Amino acid sequence: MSKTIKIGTRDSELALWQANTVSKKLNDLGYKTEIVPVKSDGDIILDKPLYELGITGIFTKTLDVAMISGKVDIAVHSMKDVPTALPQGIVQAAVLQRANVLDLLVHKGDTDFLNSNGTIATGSLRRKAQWLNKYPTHKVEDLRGNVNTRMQKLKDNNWNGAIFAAAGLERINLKPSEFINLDWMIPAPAQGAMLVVAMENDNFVLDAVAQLNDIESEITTYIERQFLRTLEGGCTAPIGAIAKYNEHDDTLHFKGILLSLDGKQKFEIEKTVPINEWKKLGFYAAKEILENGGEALMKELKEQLKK
Ligand SMILES: NCc1[nH]cc(CCC(=O)O)c1CC(=O)O
Repeated sequence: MSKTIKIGTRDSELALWQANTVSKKLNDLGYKTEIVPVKSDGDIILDKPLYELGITGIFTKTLDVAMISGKVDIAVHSMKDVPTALPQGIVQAAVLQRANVLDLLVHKGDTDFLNSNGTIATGSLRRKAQWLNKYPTHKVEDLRGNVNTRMQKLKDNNWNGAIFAAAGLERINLKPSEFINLDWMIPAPAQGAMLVVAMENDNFVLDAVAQLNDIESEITTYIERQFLRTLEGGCTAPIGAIAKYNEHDDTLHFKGILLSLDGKQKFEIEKTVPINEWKKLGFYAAKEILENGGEALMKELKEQLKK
């Protein structure tokens, strides 16, 4: 127990909250820790929509490098920001118990626009496509930056609202009184989950961190990321997925969605299976979409998003 576990994190308030949470849990188990904040390119380049940066993993790459070069022992991420393929040598060490998975719309007190014309803001292709699918007459403006920056930009602009992950706002006490739970919107794969990654040969650290793993969160995020991985092949597309375990009948309920950028085309899938079928659920759900028109849409999306 002598080694101090160095915890790499982005330096946003949310990322630091998440790293501190992992740090405290490790301290409670008797491990010594040290937080090492690292700036990531995703935080520095604020003027371009995320998808124009053309790669997934822009938030996690800097921390991967810090870990491979030995500056940190583990990294704490919002799991939805982590590409489905981890770099060589880096492994998933723990998925912490998942928080609120939903997206929510923060508004300014007046929700009449939901029944007419409105403008909302989001930088996420997934949120934009689902919003336009439901509200085809609305406008969607681009909104980038960390949670605090985005909340400030909402105040500074005359948009009717902006979409956030509930988990992010709740963690840093930024959830305002004026919001609507978007329970119809399918969240990002692994939304609301925190992931700890480590080096695959670092047994001391892997044993320590494994004690933070929540098996139900590990399984549901595995299913959602398998769905994403089977559909995407490396590009950022409007894809949502949510798996839920039902303890009453020992089943898994899965919903997945793939849309065109303008939200006009939508492929949805919903499945309930016994728990012992978890391993391939995401794969089969994605295959079903691909075989029923999703493959052509994915090809189109790859062309549109290629930069
Ligand atoms: N893309 C940024 C990001 N990455 C993780 C969270 C919040 C925590 C989570 O969703 O797990 C957020 C903020 C948001 O989407 O509003």
